[in-house]
Amino acid sequence: MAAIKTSGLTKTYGELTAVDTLDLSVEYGEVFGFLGPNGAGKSTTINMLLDFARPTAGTATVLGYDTQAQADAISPRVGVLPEGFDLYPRLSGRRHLEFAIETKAADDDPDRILERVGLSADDARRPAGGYSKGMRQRLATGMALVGDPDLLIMDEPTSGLDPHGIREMQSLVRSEAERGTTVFFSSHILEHVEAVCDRIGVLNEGRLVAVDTIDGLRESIGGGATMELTLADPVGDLPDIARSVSGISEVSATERSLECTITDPTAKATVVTELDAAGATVHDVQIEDVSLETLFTALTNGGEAGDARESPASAVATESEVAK
Ligand SMILES: Nc1ncnc2c1ncn2[C@@H]1O[C@H](COP(=O)(O)OP(=O)(O)OP(=O)(O)O)[C@@H](O)[C@H]1O
Repeated sequence: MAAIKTSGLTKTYGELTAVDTLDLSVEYGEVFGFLGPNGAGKSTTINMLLDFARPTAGTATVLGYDTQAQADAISPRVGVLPEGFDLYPRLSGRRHLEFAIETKAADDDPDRILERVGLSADDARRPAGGYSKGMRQRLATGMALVGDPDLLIMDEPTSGLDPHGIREMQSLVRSEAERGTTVFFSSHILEHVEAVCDRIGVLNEGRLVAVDTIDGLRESIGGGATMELTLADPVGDLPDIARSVSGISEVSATERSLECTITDPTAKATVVTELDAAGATVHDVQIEDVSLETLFTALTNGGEAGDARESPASAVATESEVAK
């Protein structure tokens, strides 16, 4: 049974179809990245999974329970890091955690949770109103971990974190997964998804346009990785030998190097073996995969909204773009 399963899940707001006949299945124990440009429908999907929004059509189950009919069975087993959560400015971070523990009737040790999310005891004593964005994010993540949930739903969990905080968040997500927690991780920042997720689903304009591992997606859009081989001696007739290898679409040569475009990943080993058999000495091999940016531009048409929805100002972005 899947931890999350949706069938034909649809949400319309007037003329706008925010989520369009979504069929999605997330397995138990998986870290699943839910990726898409701004306005793709990620938060709307999460809201329907949590019964914060009612579907216009279709159904969804979370941990085997129907999201509409059995929402009360779902909420105690799910930890949620919502986008744009509210904190009580005058309450300390620690009090927030204690409150979450009481509300869930859990028996967590607040200090252990603070440590897991990287908030110091001093920080935890301060009113949350004075927290930086990253500290707020850590506290909200800690609150989501209360009660040792079977499923963690995180909407843009790296939002507001500095690079160190992002790495900590990624390792926290992985360690939760190792404890057996299923993690549903929504993001529009490609690198954050790649670093933690087993599989990703790409949502664009409310529709699921791909579900696969990142490697699988790279292959499905035609591979296109390049491989540069540095040779000990002049290339001679080696370009022709490389061209004859199945899975290599193009070969260009300089005096002592070959650059091959790979359409089948298995060609990488074959070409090295073939060159070696022809008497060549390969000094170095460098492989460059299709960039994540290329991948997601291909999947989301650059994030351009093709319908009447308010145009998202930013498409799916790479981290470097976000930093600009
Ligand atoms: N309550 C609402 N009323 C009307 N339109 C809505 C409502 N909630 C969402 N929408 C619209 O539905 C579409 C999907 O929005 P949603 O917030 O789900 O996208 P998202 O992928 O989470 O985007 P982001 O990455 O910017 O958070 C957008 O066009 C949004 O304006």
